[in-house]
Amino acid sequence: MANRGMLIVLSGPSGVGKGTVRQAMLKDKPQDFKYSVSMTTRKMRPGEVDGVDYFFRTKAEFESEIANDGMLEFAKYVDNYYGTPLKYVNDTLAQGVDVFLEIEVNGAMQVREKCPDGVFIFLTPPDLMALRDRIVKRGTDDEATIAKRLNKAREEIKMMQNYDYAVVNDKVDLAVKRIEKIIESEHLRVPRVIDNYKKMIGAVKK
Ligand SMILES: Nc1ncnc2c1ncn2[C@@H]1O[C@H](COP(=O)(O)OP(=O)(O)OP(=O)(O)O)[C@@H](O)[C@H]1O
Ligand SMILES: Nc1nc2c(ncn2[C@@H]2O[C@H](COP(=O)(O)O)[C@@H](O)[C@H]2O)c(=O)[nH]1
Repeated sequence: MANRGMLIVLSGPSGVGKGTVRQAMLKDKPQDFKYSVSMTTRKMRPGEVDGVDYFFRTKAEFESEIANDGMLEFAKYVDNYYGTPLKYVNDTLAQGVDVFLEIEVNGAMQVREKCPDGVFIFLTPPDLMALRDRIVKRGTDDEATIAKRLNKAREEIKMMQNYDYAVVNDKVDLAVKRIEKIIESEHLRVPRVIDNYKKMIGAVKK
């Protein structure tokens, strides 16, 4: 049986660069982990693809998934639901493959409760002006939404204390290297390694 994969959770304010960093990591080392595509009720942005960027669903469809225990976690963020489908995460971890979640802070805390052995990383902007600049330049949100997202960002940054690591995204390539180092070290943590040896020893005994 394969060793169980590791759950990696990346949070951080909207626009800090989570998606950009994750895509750069996958480009660098495509075999290292699988990205868990989230479900959302928000409108599709130009260029986004259903099933790749998100599973875009109606509110009723999303609520039915919740009622059927289909979500690992979910949260409301700026008037929409966002959540992680449970089955993909479970199946992928069981195959021994690491899974990468890119989710906001309330959802991350639900995952922390359910999967305390996950690795929780908070991506921070160099400062709030840089964050605003990135959201504006991305060009996906109107002024009102940008204001809501920046307000949320202040609350979210306070939640950093609940994470294992804080990584500043000043430059994408540097942030990528920092996160890759964290993941590499986490794989070497004794409790994780011991778990795998226990399985090996158990298998020999039989
Ligand atoms: N280190 C960086 N320096 C400058 N710009 C950056 C950096 N990282 C990302 N960006 C830019 O910031 C914008 C927001 O990035 P991205 O969409 O990856 O953020 P996000 O955290 O995934 O946002 P959301 O949570 O809203 O999905 C993009 O236009 C991206 O190119
Ligand atoms: N709790 C969850 N949060 C999620 C999930 N997928 C994305 N997100 C976060 O929502 C905000 C807004 O995203 P946007 O695509 O509308 O800009 C951002 O912080 C995402 O990280 C999820 O499955 N669960």
